[in-house]
Amino acid sequence: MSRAIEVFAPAKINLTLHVTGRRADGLHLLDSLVVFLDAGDRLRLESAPSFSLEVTGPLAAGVPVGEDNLAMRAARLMGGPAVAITLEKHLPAAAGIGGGSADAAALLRGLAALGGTMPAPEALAALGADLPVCLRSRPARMRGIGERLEAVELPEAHFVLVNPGVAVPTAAVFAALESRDNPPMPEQLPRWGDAAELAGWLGRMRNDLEPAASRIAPQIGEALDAITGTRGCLLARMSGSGATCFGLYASAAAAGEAAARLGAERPAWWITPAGLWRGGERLS
Ligand SMILES: C[C@](O)(CO)[C@H](O)COP(=O)(O)OP(=O)(O)OC[C@H]1O[C@@H](n2ccc(N)nc2=O)[C@H](O)[C@@H]1O
Ligand SMILES: Nc1ncnc2c1ncn2[C@@H]1O[C@H](COP(=O)(O)OP(=O)(O)OP(=O)(O)O)[C@@H](O)[C@H]1O
Repeated sequence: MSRAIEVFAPAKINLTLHVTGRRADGLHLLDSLVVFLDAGDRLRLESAPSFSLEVTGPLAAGVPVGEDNLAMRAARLMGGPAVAITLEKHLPAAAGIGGGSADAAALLRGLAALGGTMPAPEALAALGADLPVCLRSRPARMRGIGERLEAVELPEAHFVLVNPGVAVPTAAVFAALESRDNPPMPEQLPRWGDAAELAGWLGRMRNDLEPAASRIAPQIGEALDAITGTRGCLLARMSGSGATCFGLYASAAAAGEAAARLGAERPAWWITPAGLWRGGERLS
């Protein structure tokens, strides 16, 4: 019997991203508060004699269509059951919001639901530092190089994602860092009562990659200024290694209004409102 599953690959954003050191192998130690949004890519997996990949959707241009695609690499790593993969891209690539890692993680969740065996964590590391957190797709504090995860409770919060149309390679941003030994977040994270409290606390935290990424892509500064100027914006910050920036809002209405305003001002930018991703896949 042919089986099919649809899996969602939610966008990842780093509400904070502290770079706290560097390992002997050159990878950076992080302390990051990571959340997932209800904006994302969609994968359809359908039983087939062998693995294949088709990339569709509004942001498919430039995404690798062969063995280099992280979804395909994840499928090869897992080994089976074989499926025809249709990857519908809605998230920009090389944008600091998970992209490829989110797709790979969604592929693994889908194949597991179809009877596949999840590879060991050490094997998964080859798919990227963001893979473990994307596999959970739940709010988390992420430490080490991305492998140490703790669940975090978040209040209701709403976001606008803004990508000013420039791809920023992650490795180039890490390489351009001026300081690699910065303070972590406090050992004990607070319990935030609402979005305003969360934003107040986040304002005292950092994304340590933001200065380096902004030197590489000055459009990041423009995006942050534009977000900061929207009504109801509680915080504006870059996610991951950029160039996508996010605004934090207390309500879906405020985020929706800000996204509409920004879209009218900047028609060439990729802009979307989003809420927190609460999980749930669809089996068919
Ligand atoms: C910046 C973050 O997005 C924060 O969530 C991640 O740390 C990056 O995760 P990712 O995109 O899955 O990155 P990877 O594909 O593993 O790494 C890309 C490159 O970024 C650098 N890199 C990445 C993660 C890390 N902890 N230290 C690093 O120095 C390395 O040069 C690496 O070759
Ligand atoms: N499924 C995929 N979607 C997007 N890019 C992919 C995918 N598979 C491989 N890539 C390649 O990975 C590169 C990095 O893209 P990705 O969207 O993972 O961004 P990122 O900025 O590294 O994300 P983050 O740092 O937040 O994890 C792209 O330039 C692209 O060539």
